[in-house]
Amino acid sequence: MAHLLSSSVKTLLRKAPTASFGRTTATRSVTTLQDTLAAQVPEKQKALGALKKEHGDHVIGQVTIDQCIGGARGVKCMLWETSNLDPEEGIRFRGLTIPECQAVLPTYSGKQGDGEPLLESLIWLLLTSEVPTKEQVDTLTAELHARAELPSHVIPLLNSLPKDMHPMTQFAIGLNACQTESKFAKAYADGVPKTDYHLYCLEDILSVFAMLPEIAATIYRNVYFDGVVNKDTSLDYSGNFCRMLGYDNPSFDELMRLYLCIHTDHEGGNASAHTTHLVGSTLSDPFLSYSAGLNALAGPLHGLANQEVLKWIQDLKAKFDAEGKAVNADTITEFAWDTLNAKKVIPGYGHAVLRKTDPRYTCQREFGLKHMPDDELFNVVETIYQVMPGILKEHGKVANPYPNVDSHSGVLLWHYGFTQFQYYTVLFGVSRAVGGLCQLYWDRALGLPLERPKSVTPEWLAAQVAK
Ligand SMILES: CC(=O)SCCNC(=O)CCNC(=O)[C@H](O)C(C)(C)COP(=O)(O)OP(=O)(O)OC[C@H]1O[C@@H](n2cnc3c(N)ncnc32)[C@H](O)[C@@H]1OP(=O)(O)O
Ligand SMILES: O=C([O-])CC(=O)C(=O)O
Repeated sequence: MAHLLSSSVKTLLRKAPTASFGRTTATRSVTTLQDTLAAQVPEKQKALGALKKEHGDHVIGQVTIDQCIGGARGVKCMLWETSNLDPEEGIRFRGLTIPECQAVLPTYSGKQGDGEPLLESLIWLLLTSEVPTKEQVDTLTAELHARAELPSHVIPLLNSLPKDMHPMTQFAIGLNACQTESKFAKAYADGVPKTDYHLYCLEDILSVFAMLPEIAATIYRNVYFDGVVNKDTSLDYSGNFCRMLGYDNPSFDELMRLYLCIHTDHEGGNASAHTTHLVGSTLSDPFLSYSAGLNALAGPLHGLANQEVLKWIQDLKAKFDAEGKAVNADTITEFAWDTLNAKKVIPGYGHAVLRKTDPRYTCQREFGLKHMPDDELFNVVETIYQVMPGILKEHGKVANPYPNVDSHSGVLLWHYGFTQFQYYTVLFGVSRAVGGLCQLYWDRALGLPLERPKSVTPEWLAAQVAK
């Protein structure tokens, strides 16, 4: 049927970047992110416009009552181009799996495949769908460092917050307070034409990426330490962030690079990305949109689950230490059944879309096997992985008995002495900005409208069945 498509629509069928495409791009001359996007926007606007005009009435699905009541699982009704999630395979960022990203995206040393990808390279990939060169990534690192200064009222505001306020609450407040710098909000107030919105949106999203580490680090240093944040802008985004948090260990820098890359994006339907997209669709600026996304991430069924996993493991250890018993497959099984019988969830297990072990879990496990094979908590997580799928299958309710990303992230941080697990979701929040906001750029570039699905009443649903 492809011969029935117009040439504009056919451009959408072009394949996403592949690992080999990535290798060939390494010799490209330096082009800025802004120039790369400027060249892409007209072509993409034309292609999507043609798809809508020529095939807008093409049916792509139907909705059942189950889906309407059940959180819209599987309903295909959102455009998201930066990543796609397959239930069996897991995430692909612009068509690349995590191992492919690790193979082709620029690393800190600059040698391909030598270490974890730089977050800046993932920003470039998600925004442009191109695998950047190290030189391009370096220009982006410099640009982010240059944009990182917080407005003068933000640190005093963060310093004034109660130390026992949850770090995620502080994080959302801190980012909201930076909204005074929004160029998008100012441009809108000044009446710029809607065709230019994406230019100001790009300004804002780069500033949000740049400002988040200092907000996050200030919260960490305030709540748990002396409030002092030291920077090292000779490093990349993640390395500098580690110094701001107070960690100076090359192996921890690599963990942070991996952590920040894998948490960026998980297609559009997850609660934090969807919230960012929804709020952004009202033309709230990127600062406000992503603050809203952070509030969604702060829920225990979503990003906060990584804190809950560590708490679950600590409670497990405390119980069996007190009873003089070892933590092993038997005691973990007992504790898991106690949790399930108390009608609570096992944090870090299950997923709304995935039906296999999350590849983000797998790559963190591989990091652990390489860097901390004898670590006590790493081995507890290994044992949980051996027994939990069987327990959840026997329990019989869970659609996916396998671990998700949150099941592994905490113990890797813990290994390096980063034990303040109430804070962990803030790290997730630094990363998720990248997925949510790279897509928000394209939302504005493609002129996507206000999101406003139709709700229905229970009476209306019953009437459909009666018909
Ligand atoms: C970054 C992320 O957001 S990844 C997810 C992080 N969240 C967690 O790890 C929390 C634990 N997991 C869960 O609560 C769920 O698996 C979710 C929220 C992730 C997905 O929810 P759903 O798509 O509704 O899952 P599913 O269809 O399997 O749910 C069916 C039933 O199994 C239960 N269930 C699902 N996962 C679990 C679990 N890990 N432990 C116990 N019960 C579970 C659900 O609560 C539901 O029970 P109910 O029928 O009494 O309401
Ligand atoms: O996809 C989801 O619903 C949850 C998730 O794993 C994420 O947002 O990273």
